[in-house]
Amino acid sequence: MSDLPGIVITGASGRMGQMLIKTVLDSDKARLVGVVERAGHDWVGRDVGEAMGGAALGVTVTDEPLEAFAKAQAVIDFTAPAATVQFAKLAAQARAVHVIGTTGMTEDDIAQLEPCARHAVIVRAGNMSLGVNLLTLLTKKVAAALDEEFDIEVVEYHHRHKVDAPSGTALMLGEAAAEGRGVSLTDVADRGRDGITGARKRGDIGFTAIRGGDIIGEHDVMFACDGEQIILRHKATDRSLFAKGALRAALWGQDQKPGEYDMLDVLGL
Ligand SMILES: NC(=O)C1=CN([C@@H]2O[C@H](COP(=O)(O)OP(=O)(O)OC[C@H]3O[C@@H](n4cnc5c(N)ncnc54)[C@H](OP(=O)(O)O)[C@@H]3O)[C@@H](O)[C@H]2O)C=CC1
Ligand SMILES: O=C(O)C1=N[C@H](C(=O)O)C[C@H](O)C1
Repeated sequence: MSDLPGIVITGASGRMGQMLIKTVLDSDKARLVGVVERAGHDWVGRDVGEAMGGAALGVTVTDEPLEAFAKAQAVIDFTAPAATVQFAKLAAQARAVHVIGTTGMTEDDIAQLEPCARHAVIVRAGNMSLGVNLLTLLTKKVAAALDEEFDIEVVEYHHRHKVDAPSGTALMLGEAAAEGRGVSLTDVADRGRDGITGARKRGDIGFTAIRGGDIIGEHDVMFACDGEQIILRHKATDRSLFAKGALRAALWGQDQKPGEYDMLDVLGL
């Protein structure tokens, strides 16, 4: 039996679930010890390698998360808010590191993570890439350097299947911009323009969500004033970027005390 950290992937059949499984299998720093799907899913009870259309891997898809988490050192979870809140409670019970990539969580969902983080490490980020996390720091810096003559707009572009808006990344960038300006994002966010909206309010941070085709994830932060615009941009061209970041977080979490962390902690930025 290898002593590499054992990883469980939830939402195994999803776009990120399958990418995460491949990433763990390709890694020489971790081993795949379980995969979870929801009860009634046709992958449950099948070998995950075969379910993904390849050779058997000796790991059976289960709909019993606690049983799977109990055998693991970390759970990597890119699913949906309701599922993630439940998984957090079970990961805490199993004392497994819980890496959360799920976006679209409400404040109430996030508040429910707090008691779980007293027992286990939680690493949560709306984007697990180095580039985006660096971009949050640049955004904060630029926002701090410019006054409200510059309107801040966050534009995000994603594939047609994405169910939440603004994206988790757009909200991270909006938070960074608000922090740079020394304001609360809740007070200045303008998240949905339609109809006779009136003129733009000075100091607002606007969000626009584009959905189409197979766009993996692109984000612009625009600072626009009369006569000039500055645009900071990140473009993801491969989902494996997020999976590699999540696995890095799962391994980093092995040496941390229980608590809530983000990718800036993991990356040391
Ligand atoms: N932080 C980051 O870096 C990134 C975050 N994401 C986020 O990850 C999440 C997943 O994205 P993606 O893989 O594209 O989405 P998919 O829809 O492809 O996959 C979601 C998976 O979660 C499962 N799931 C949903 N609800 C539940 C539930 N209640 N119980 C158990 N399983 C559930 C789905 O199962 P079923 O098919 O049966 O519904 C599916 O397998 C999104 O929130 C997305 O924004 C994505 C990329 C990067
Ligand atoms: O749903 C996606 O695909 C993505 N979601 C994350 C987000 O909401 O920001 C990260 C990435 O952009 C892909």
